[in-house]
Amino acid sequence: MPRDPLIGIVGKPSSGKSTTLNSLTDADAKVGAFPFTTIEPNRATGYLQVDCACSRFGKESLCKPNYGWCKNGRRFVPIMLLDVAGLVPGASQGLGLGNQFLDDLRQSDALIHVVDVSGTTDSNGKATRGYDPLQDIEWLQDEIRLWIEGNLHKRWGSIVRKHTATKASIVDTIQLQFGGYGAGRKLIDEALRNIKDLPPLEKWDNEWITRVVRSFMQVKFPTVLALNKIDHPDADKNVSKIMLRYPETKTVLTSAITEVLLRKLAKQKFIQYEEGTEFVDTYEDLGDDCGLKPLDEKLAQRIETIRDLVLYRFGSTGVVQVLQAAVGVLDLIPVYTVRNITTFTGNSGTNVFRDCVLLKRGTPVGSVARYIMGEVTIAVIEGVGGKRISEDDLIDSGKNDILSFKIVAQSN
Ligand SMILES: Nc1nc2c(ncn2[C@@H]2O[C@H](COP(=O)(O)OP(=O)(O)OP(=O)(O)O)[C@@H](O)[C@H]2O)c(=O)[nH]1
Repeated sequence: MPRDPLIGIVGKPSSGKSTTLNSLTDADAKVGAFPFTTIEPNRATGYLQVDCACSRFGKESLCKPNYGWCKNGRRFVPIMLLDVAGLVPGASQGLGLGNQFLDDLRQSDALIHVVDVSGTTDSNGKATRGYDPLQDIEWLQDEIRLWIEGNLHKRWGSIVRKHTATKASIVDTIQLQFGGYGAGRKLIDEALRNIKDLPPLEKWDNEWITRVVRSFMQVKFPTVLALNKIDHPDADKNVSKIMLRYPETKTVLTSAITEVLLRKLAKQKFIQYEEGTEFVDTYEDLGDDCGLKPLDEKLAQRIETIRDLVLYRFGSTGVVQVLQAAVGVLDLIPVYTVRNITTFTGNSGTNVFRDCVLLKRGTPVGSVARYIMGEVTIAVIEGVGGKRISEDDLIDSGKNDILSFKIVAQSN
């Protein structure tokens, strides 16, 4: 049974990891508790914004999720985030917090790498000017790779001997080695298939091992770059450099500090702010009955600067989008399970689409049932319009993503 997705936030000290995490997890008072089994100090619930199924049927006013919330058809789905602290150059050799970060890392399904593009902090997070953040992307990937490679090299002789003696397949042998990183057979098979002309395992030299590890990292730790501190004047040139160097990597421009400030001002009723957008309104914009407090001159100037430097230039602070991008690289989509496929309600009451889970596009509908309910015998699966759906049908956005399961009752 797959577990709930977990997004790891990585980056050097002072790149803005905590600020990014805070800006994503500062939940609304309406939010219900989320049933994650273990809540650890470095984990927090973020909220992914999606278009809710209720908006497809004009049922926005009846939508009341069990977890997260829905506002005018825009749903905020809880998702677990993990602050992976302690990644510094040399961490795989024990520097900084040493290998502690690696345990966090292995639990992550995708990574958000927060990169300080202002160039005002060096690779260890110390204040400087004109630092080239391209280096951070390189050393961070290298640290992860060296950690995995180091573990392989330690045992390589016996790995090859056993592989040859048991005539095992490469996938089986590598799965035995990479299983500890939380990688299943399918994922390892994909990583190996992505490598051209892969020779038999006993012929792998250091270069081939590096290639295998790189390919494994791409599927096990798909990464989104959060190019943070875009509000800084030196950010522009660094952003262009990174985008040119990594055209294939998903990048999102962020100003986490601006998001934290806007959410705080909204809570204090100084502004109206729609998270993830460029729209900020003040008392001066909306007039007497808006319920906002008037701004003093200093605060008004601050909002103007935020609009000019971040919101109007980049369209948003980017943090909402960075979470969407991380979920996007995992190809997760929201799937809604309902009791009543005609009204979309749960057991009782009139509220619709109470339950929503994030699952990989292309998951068979039968696996969705088992993911939610455990090992059960399914009598019937229905989709929109009461249409019968087979266990082998696959979920996709807008297709087989609203489901009702009828279970065979257990005897005794
Ligand atoms: N200008 C600017 N500063 C930011 C931004 N995000 C974070 N900062 C500042 O950068 C500094 C470091 O931010 P943190 O969020 O503590 O960084 P961190 O990566 O969690 O650092 P460690 O806890 O040391 O690992 C703080 O002074 C933040 O206020 C941003 O978007 N723009």
